[in-house]
Amino acid sequence: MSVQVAAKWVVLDIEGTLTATSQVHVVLYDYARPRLGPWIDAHGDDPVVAEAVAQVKADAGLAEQAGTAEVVAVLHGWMDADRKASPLKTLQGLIWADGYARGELTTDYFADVVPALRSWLDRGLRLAVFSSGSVAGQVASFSNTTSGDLRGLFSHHFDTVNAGPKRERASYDAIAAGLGSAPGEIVFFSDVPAEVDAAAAAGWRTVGVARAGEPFADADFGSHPVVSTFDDVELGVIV
Ligand SMILES: CSCCC(=O)C(=O)COP(=O)(O)O
Ligand SMILES: [Mg+2]
Repeated sequence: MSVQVAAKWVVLDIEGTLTATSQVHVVLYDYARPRLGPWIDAHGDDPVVAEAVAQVKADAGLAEQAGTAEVVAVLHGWMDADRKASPLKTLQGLIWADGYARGELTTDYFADVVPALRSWLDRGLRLAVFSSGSVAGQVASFSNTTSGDLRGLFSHHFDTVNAGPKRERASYDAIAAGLGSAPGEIVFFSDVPAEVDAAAAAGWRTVGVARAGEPFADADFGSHPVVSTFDDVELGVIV
């Protein structure tokens, strides 16, 4: 059944919405896992890395003088538990950006995604991303895809650092302010019910994405409209 919604802005989750969860949990996590320690040791003078490492130690209750191996053990544990902790996402994003720049990583989207995004843009909608993946990781992931360089499709990128946690209403308030848009003019697509709940609490329009074979395929989205593919979305433009 198709879902009809009108908006000015389309804000998109990545994992489970644009890409298969395996693209993140298998391809990207497996790429980052063995590179975290070497990256931390090679970039200890980078303030972004130093801040992320300090945050990991603080969050995990490690001593300030803890070594890289202890920090990496925490990071691996968070990855195993799929804990979307900001310092982990920061470090992963740096490693992935390097991997995409080297041509060692390529993003593969669900078949309906790129045609839908292009058609929404053609109709006058504007696109933004809100993902737990860091902005650096997001931008890099759009740079080298099976459909080419898609970075130009998106006007804004938001993550847990510049917006906040995805399950909190305040993050969606901050994004609406960043877009300079009324909340009712923004539609958010996500595979996670708690995320669309938070967006709706902020006054956004929402669409749950329950794709076959994905972890949230059978999730209860309550009163949110739900699609299993973007082919089932009819997006109108608010002028
Ligand atoms: C290249 S961005 C990687 C996405 C990521 O790390 C992640 O955790 C995805 O979470 P999302 O909020 O998009 O479901
Ligand atoms: Mg998701």
